[in-house]
Amino acid sequence: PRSADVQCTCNVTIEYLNQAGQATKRKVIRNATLLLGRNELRDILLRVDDGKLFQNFVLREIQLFTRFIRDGKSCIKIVPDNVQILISNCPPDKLQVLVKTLAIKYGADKKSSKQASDRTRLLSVLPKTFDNISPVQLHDVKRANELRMLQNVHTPVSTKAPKNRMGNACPGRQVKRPRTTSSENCPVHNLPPKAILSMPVQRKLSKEQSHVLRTVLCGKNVFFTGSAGTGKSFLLKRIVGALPPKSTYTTASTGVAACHIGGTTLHSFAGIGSGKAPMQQCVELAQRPGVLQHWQNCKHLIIDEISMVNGEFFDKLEAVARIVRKSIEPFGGIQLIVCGDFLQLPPVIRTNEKKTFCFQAKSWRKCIHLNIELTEVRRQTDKAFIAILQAIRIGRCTEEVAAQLIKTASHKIDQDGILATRLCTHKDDVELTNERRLQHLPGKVHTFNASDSDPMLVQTLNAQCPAGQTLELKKGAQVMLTKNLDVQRGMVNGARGVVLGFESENKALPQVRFLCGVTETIKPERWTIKASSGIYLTRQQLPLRLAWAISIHKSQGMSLDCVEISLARVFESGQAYVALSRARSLEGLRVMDFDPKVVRANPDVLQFYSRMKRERLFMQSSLDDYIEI
Ligand SMILES: Nc1ncnc2c1ncn2[C@@H]1O[C@H](COP(=O)(O)OP(=O)(O)OP(=O)(O)O)[C@@H](O)[C@H]1O
Ligand SMILES: [Mg+2]
Repeated sequence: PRSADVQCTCNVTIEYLNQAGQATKRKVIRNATLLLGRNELRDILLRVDDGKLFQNFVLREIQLFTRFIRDGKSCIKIVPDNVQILISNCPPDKLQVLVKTLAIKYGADKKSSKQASDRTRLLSVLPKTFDNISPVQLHDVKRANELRMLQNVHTPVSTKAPKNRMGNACPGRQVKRPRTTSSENCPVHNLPPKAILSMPVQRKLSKEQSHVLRTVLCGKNVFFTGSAGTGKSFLLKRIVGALPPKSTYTTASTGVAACHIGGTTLHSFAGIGSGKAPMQQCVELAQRPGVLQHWQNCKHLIIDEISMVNGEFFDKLEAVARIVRKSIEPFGGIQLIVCGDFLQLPPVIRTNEKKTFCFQAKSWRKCIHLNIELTEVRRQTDKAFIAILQAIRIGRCTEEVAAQLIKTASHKIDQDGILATRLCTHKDDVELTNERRLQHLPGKVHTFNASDSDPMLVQTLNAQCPAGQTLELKKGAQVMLTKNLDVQRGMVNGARGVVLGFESENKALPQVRFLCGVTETIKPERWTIKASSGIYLTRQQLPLRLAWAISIHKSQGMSLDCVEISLARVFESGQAYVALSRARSLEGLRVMDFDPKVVRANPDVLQFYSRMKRERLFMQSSLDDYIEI
């Protein structure tokens, strides 16, 4: 990161503690700026600036609490001064850079010859200075990790969290440097190994993605759209990381889509059920304790997969927002950041219900300031395949396109015992296929039960977590990863593999060979989801699911390595496009029974998109005229 990045704006509470660890004095600063620097003796400094005055803290011996960085919270305890600095409501990506920089620089400084001795400090007559800390270099990371390894052998890890003024443990776990103690007191085999330190690697946003991020950070209400795989959800995650967490609510139309971006469903945020009740009743529902808080705290509402949100529901939300927030502004003044592709799946409705898209909602135009289209497809790289998908998206299936897709029926995409995943139009087909295929495999069933933080809320977890409560596997089972484990090595959400066997130790974890060539023992992972009441639920389970088949509706938003599609029972416009666009390449795709008739784009949506394009061109040309004048 550039040094400008090692700073963030957040709420800060400075607590001065007594010997018993209780706060005797507290100072709360809202919208403080935190900045890392170095003084004239090369000590690391943390500057807390409230806009008028600043205070520098020397970080010579600290404990760092990092568990809730994704929630924008952290805590730095300055041991010799008995002071702790509690950070909250910080944009998570910024906080991560600040905390990691601090952890690495601090780790690398330890016992460094460059560190001033106590004598030098006492005798120093140098004027006091503050220089912004320099970006983390590879050698800092290396040195910090070498010292960490040494400590792994010599020191225990304290798991005690610091106490705040209420005597409650701070929201964090100590993960960084404990003070040195005698190795006799701490048998090496009891020590949890310390994680290797590294700087977060963020993949670069494209020019058009950066433009959207900037527009969002300017406070505009934005709808951004684009074909499947243009990185809409990827960008949404970055937007979430750049906004203050206390007032940002991340949602999506379906549980699966919500999980991709680490949020909840729009319905559970809103708390008005299906929204079909009369207005007064919806308002009462939204004013229930727990729900009202969301509506009042929310300043930025993020919605992914907007194509599946019903327009009438959107209008209801808009009206409820105004009433509950006592505001006459559209959506009660909440900034909307909405994305999706209306040419993918439409809202799921009951029979007799009217289907309306969100862009047909009465309040859509006054709520959305800007429509932006992402045009660069990132999921696929093959230009010919991208062109086929673009044609399918708008319902144009020429003979040539049809011929190309029919040809895929003979594709041999099964490799190394990894079979293609079948995308099904109907849910019952999926369950039946997976159950039957597993049953037919010889060998012992290995059952893995999830460990949930609240077993009473299993249904919520099942609905929002990509990992099921029980997972049954056998040797030879076709599986798919449900979490990004290592993006660099191709171990990403949707990566396909086959179970080679099980470890012989007591947990008998599965060994999986993936299409990307990696073979790995898969260990349980943890998912944290926010329930509608605002509490956090966690599930620990293997990040795997059976992958002989999945439904097209559940596949929306995913990227898949090898897919087989049967489109005979397609029942929605956009459904064939969603299925086909999951594949990363034409070689990884097999369409069993392609019939151009199943390719349908909704005419209203097509009209909406062409109007959007016209308006953009009009705006562009008037801008060009203006520049010429
Ligand atoms: N700037 C980027 N750098 C690297 N990879 C990217 C970038 N943007 C997107 N990707 C990758 O492209 C793929 C598709 O992205 P993503 O799933 O966000 O697309 P999407 O527009 O949400 O698609 P869908 O409409 O199907 O939900 C993902 O594997 C994602 O990691
Ligand atoms: Mg997406």
